[in-house]
Amino acid sequence: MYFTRFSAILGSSQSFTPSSSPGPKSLEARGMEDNLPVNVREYQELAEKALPKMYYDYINGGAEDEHTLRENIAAYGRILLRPRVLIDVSKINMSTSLLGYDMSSPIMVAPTGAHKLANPEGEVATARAAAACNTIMVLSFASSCKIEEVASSCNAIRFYQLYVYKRRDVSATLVRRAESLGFKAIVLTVDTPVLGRREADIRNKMIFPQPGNVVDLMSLDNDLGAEGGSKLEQFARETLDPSLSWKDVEWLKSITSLPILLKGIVTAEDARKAVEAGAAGVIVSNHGARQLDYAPATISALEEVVKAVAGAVPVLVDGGVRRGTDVFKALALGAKAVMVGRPVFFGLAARGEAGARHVIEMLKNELELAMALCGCRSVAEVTRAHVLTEGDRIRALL
Ligand SMILES: Cc1cc2nc3c(=O)[nH]c(=O)nc-3n(C[C@H](O)[C@H](O)[C@H](O)COP(=O)(O)O)c2cc1C
Ligand SMILES: CCCCC(=O)C(=O)O
Repeated sequence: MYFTRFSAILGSSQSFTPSSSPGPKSLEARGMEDNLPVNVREYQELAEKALPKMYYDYINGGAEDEHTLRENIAAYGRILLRPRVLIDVSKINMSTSLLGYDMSSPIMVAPTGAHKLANPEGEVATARAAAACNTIMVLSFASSCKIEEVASSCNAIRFYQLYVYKRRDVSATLVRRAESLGFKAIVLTVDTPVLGRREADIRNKMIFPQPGNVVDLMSLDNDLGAEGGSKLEQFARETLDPSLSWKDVEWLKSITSLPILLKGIVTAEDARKAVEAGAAGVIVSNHGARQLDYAPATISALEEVVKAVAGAVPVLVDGGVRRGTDVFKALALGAKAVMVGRPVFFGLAARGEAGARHVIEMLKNELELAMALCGCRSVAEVTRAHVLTEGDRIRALL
């Protein structure tokens, strides 16, 4: 259905050129093929046209007044770049590594649930896109596809995102399955003891398909939605364990030998606790502004967390990354890598695997350009001195 709508938008001749075919690929990589989107915003526009409103609103929306949703993006706009010139930038190396795993750039795929809402291939398509870009995908606990399907879809480094359910056995089973299927780390989401209030989903009476992995492991109330409102909210109320606390990090460590990253930290206090608790990494995230409205924009919280962690473990950030310059700013403020959520989802909705891949490639190309124009030849050369934050400007006035 989505493809039909999409061809109506692009014209039937605009099918994706597989990467194996020579000529057109390089044009596409530079976004110069006729009618292909040239930036994330254009992918978002195509996704909005391609998707039923209920699904687009679910993906795009945030919590309550959507203040944090706007801020996640706006705060990047308030950070300026301080380019250095007359540096030989004929060779740019964007590669980096996380927990010992190499990536072609510091741009990873954030865990987002229910990819079949965007494309019938679901997370299998996203995983292939991430693999083609040599980057790490974090597979959502709420994925449409089963974890085994994604694991066998392509050879890639993958992390597994975990929600802790009231039914601990369900969460534990999936952690063990992830471990045996070769996932390299567990990303424990800590900002969702209960679901945020997403008013578009309430208004649309959002129908949330039961995640592929959960269907066989537990029986859920088939009548979800009978009271009206968001079925996702009812699903979350039925499943998520709101008693989740720091001691459960110990529990998780007792059932897996995989490194554990904590996703959803925005304060120095919690960052320090995460390190004390033995986290292998901290992800500065406000869940794409879908949980607590008026939480800080993640790029504004990043430096506080980086300072608190003091190099003990890598710090990642997600939320609002829409440009290569955003990635550059995050690196300058101390992130090891960024994760992108909605942009990849929009690419998937607009053009399936090819779209998800193109979104990651565009962001990579934009990062490469930002690095060249700032005089940075490697990610290690991107420093705090390359950005000017609001805080810097205020301090300069004092
Ligand atoms: C549609 C959607 C579904 C999401 N599902 C999950 C999820 O299952 N688990 C999770 O930890 N985070 C989830 N997130 C949050 C993302 O991992 C990430 O924090 C966020 O999307 C980053 O912001 P961005 O979309 O502006 O890049 C979801 C976000 C979106 C937009
Ligand atoms: C139980 C929540 C599943 C998906 C999710 O995390 C989101 O929509 O933000």
